[in-house]
Amino acid sequence: MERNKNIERKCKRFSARLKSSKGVSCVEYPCPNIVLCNVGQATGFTKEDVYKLVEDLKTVNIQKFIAEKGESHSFLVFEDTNSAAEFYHTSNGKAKVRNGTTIFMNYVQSVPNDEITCTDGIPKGLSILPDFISHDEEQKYINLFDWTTEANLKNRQVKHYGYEFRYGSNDVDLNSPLPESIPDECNMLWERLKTFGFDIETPDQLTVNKYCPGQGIPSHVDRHSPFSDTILSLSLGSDVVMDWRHHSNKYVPVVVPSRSMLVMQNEARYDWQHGIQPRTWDPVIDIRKSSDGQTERVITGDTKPRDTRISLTFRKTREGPCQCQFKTLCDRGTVEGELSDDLASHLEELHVHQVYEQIAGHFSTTRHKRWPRVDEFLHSVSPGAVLLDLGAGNGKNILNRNDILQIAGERSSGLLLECAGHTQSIPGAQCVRLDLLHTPLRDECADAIICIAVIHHLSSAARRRQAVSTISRLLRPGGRALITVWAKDQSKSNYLAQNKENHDTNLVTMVGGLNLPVHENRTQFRHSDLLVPWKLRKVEDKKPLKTSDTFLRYYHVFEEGELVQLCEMPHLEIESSFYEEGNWCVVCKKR
Ligand SMILES: O=C(O)CCC(=O)C(=O)O
Ligand SMILES: [Fe+2]
Repeated sequence: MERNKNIERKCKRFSARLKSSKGVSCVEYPCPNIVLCNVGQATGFTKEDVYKLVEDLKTVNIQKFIAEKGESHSFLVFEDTNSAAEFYHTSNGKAKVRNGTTIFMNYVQSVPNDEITCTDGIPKGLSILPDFISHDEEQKYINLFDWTTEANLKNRQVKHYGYEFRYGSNDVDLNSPLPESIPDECNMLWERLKTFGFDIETPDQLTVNKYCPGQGIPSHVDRHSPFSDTILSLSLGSDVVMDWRHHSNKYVPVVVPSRSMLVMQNEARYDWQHGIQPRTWDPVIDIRKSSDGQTERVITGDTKPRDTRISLTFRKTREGPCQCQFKTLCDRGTVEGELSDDLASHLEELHVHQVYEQIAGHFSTTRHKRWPRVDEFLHSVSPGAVLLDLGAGNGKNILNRNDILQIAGERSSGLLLECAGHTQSIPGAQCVRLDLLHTPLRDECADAIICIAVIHHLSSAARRRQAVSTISRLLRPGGRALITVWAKDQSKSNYLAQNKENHDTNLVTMVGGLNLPVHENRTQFRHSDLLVPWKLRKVEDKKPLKTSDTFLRYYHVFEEGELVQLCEMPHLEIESSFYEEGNWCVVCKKR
């Protein structure tokens, strides 16, 4: 009796907490819906755990389990009140989950709607031909490839035939065909496609992807210029949900069944991105008709486990430029003029922030020395001053001085960790996570600021100007700043390798149709906006590099005088400008 009272008290407390912090209304009378108050997605509680709980309750039928992201409560919908009541009486305050937690529950009036309705139509030019091959044929194709080697991409294993697909530039080198062309066993596929009305150019490049459950492929468009109009994907081993996204924000999740042939042409080929989320399961997708007769895809709360999936992506390499009508994702021409803020921040997210997160550890091992003029500036800061290092990286510019307050601000969490390690023994040094364009710091809080090798990662003049204006805002009147950026002219630096030619030729296409050249490291810059490769070497590992270890960082390299011009602002007085080690530098003072 005492025990039941305790349970009741606990449930009441949970009920009040759920009401006040989550708006969930528990009720005192039995109904088909139950909230599990203390287990949910955030506590690692899964659908399998639910089924374990009700395994022995023969008359209990669950309709749905709903666990919202990040929540430590979850919901159960039973077929009827009797089922719910039986579960409640046998399990409330008694049943335990894997980690020993006792579950407490309450009835609830309603549960959150966990269905998502997608009203956008399937991309034009996308065809999925189910049962394109038989089970026997599927097995033969699976056996055609030897998968004894280990995964060679971060998220999956790949093999190439005809031409190697180069992941750095997302293209092929037509001058270096592979010794193995597409296996002859695939020829019957083109014949069979004819019977479905697809008379296509015979593919000459094949990428075989093997995805274990939990693996996927990031959203992308297969580049226009290296490959022609039709791309095929034959699925083996497992169904999967492929997500299709259009730049107008349309989103369509599509089930791609095993043994199907997917044909991508027209809009689907050129104007949509496709990808597969790295998950061990896929949502069950219902296709329904809405009240006005439109087809809708409903992502239900139900899921289905994935098996290992192998896909054969067939492409035909292109001769001549892409002639498509779909400019946004086309890499045929370049975008001229200033980037929009959206596009610029998207570019920086992909080619600055995400890259630094991936390379932080290795990058930090290559950054120790302070440049002489930076050192000189830092030593000139008076005792008692507040010094901000904006974009501090691994903190190499934080001095071992205990007579000033040094604040290292860095956006990359990986670098911030390196920075925290480096500065922990320095009294008066603090690390904070911040974005140069969104600093939460008060106006005029700093006596001195350094911003070393940061502004060249901003991809529009407006954003670079905004960065300098932030520096001006943060300086107190009379305070000084040192700003440095990479110079386009590297002739007076140690950067250039002797006799190395520049081949900045591989254009990488970004979302929005922007083309950027990939720089050949250690050569003179020929472009102002470009992608600079970073070859990631894990410190402990001396294995040869793979193309997947190359990350591309965006840079805007500065012409002579460009930084001075950028710093010409009403409240800034330029004290000096100079060139050091391949960088343009400005020292300015707040008026
Ligand atoms: O696995 C698939 O079906 C798609 C693969 C893909 O999109 C690609 O390799 O470009
Ligand atoms: Fe693709």
